[in-house]
Amino acid sequence: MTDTVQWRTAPGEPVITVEDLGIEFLRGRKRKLSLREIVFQRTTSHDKETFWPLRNISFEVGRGEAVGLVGGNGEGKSTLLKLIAGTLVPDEGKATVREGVAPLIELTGGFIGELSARENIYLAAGLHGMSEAEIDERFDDIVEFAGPQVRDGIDKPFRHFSSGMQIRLGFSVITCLDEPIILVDEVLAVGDKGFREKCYDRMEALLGQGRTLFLVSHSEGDLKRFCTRGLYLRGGELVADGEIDEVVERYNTDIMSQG
Ligand SMILES: Nc1ncnc2c1ncn2[C@@H]1O[C@H](COP(=O)(O)OP(=O)(O)OP(=O)(O)O)[C@@H](O)[C@H]1O
Repeated sequence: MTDTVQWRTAPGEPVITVEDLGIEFLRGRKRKLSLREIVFQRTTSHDKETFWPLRNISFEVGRGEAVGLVGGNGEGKSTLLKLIAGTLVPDEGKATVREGVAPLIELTGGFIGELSARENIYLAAGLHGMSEAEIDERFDDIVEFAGPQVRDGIDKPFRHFSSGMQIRLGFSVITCLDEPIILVDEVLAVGDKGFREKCYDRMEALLGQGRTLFLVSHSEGDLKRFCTRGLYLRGGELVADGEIDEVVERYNTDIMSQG
């Protein structure tokens, strides 16, 4: 894998600065509306009920840091990654991201189901600033890394891919980009063992190039293998920011006591 990353920041300058970040979501309806409510009362108090999955979140990430994001289900990890990737806009505070971001947040990698895998590769890489000639050059590597099932289905609509094939293609494309920041949300769990090993090697190579990694995972092994620093989200707040082993231990203690 060649190192073609182009940096905008100077060494030592933070690549991400998050200041008092918060986002408010509409809570889903708690129950089905009755026919009477639908007919006579078009909006109900349930429609406007909101909550803050994240609030008052502040931290900085330096170039080349590998950060593991931990927290129980629904504690805002994916939401934070989306705020960093810029696919969600905060209601309070801000996230300043000084380098390009390659996100693999949704299982489908943001790919379009109706387009073929081939078309999605050109679209995704093009959106990250690669020219057609550059994509042509990397195309075979991307497909080879994704594996034979993906290669055989390269001209099939992406929506016909199994979830494992989708993740293979998504991970391959995202990690072939030249973006200095990589966001990976719980995708390693989906691939089979052989593919996971390839992903681990690739992540090690990316970190070796000095890229910055944000990893969301419920696997303690993966977090400790790749990350040196941990951020722990609970109840909408950042309750711990420190050395990965300590943060994971604190998280484990909390979840064991909650049951
Ligand atoms: N677009 C949305 N509108 C309303 N609520 C949302 C939206 N997206 C997420 N949520 C809610 O926000 C909260 C945080 O969700 P998020 O997906 O960030 O959690 P998570 O920590 O990544 O969870 P998991 O570990 O289960 O993947 C959850 O309560 C979720 O149901």
